[in-house]
Parts: sequence; C-alpha cells; structure tokens
Amino acid sequence: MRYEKLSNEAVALALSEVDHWMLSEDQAAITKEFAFGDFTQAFGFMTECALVAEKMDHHPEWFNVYRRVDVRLTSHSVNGLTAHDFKLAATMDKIAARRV
Ligand SMILES: C[C@H](O)[C@H](O)[C@H]1CNC2=NC(N)=NC(=O)C2=N1
Repeated sequence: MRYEKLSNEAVALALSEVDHWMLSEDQAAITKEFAFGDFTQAFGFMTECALVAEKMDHHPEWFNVYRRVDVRLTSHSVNGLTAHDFKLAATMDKIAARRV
C-alpha cells in the first residue's frame, strides 16, 4: 500500500500519540533509543520487529550496540514521513513493552 507524505500538522499529531519518538533534524524521520536488560533482549526485540516490518513491507533503519537499539523510521518512497512510520513505531513500542 502506498501512503501519502504527512503534513507537518499530521506529523505533530501522530508524534503526540507515540511514546517518546523524536522528529529528526531534517524532519524526514522519527527516532527513538530503546534500552533493554541485555543483548538477548535487544536482539529478541529486533527479531520480532523484523518479522513485523517484513510483513508491512516497511523497514526500520537501526543500530545496535549491546543492549541498546537506536531506531530511525522514514518512508523512502516519499522522502519523509507517512502513516506507515507511525504504525511501525507504535508496534515497536508494544514489542519493547513486553521486554523492558
Ligand atoms: C519495493 C518495496 O516495497 C519498497 O522498497 C519498500 C520496502 N521497505 C520500505 N521501508 C521504508 N522504511 N520505506 C520505504 O519506502 C520502503 N519501501
């Protein structure tokens, strides 16, 4: 499914509905740093998210060191943010909540 690029107003509203995601400086992405108890938890989180992302055909940019996972979500197709990013963000929050 192709989602439209969100307006600044729509981004502000969507940001208020997810947990501690930040708008990137160029405003084309949202970012969040997740921290878990250990590497196994962090990697388990990434594994679960990867399966969801593949189903959505919407993939995170992320960086993992030990128990930390830095995530950046953006929609390459529109070079900005779409509802896909916020849907994936909310899902990642839910997956993390079962582990933190
Ligand atoms: C062909 C395939 O559907 C596209 O390349 C998908 C794959 N995953 C994607 N992931 C993200 N984050 N943005 C995209 O625009 C995107 N496009």
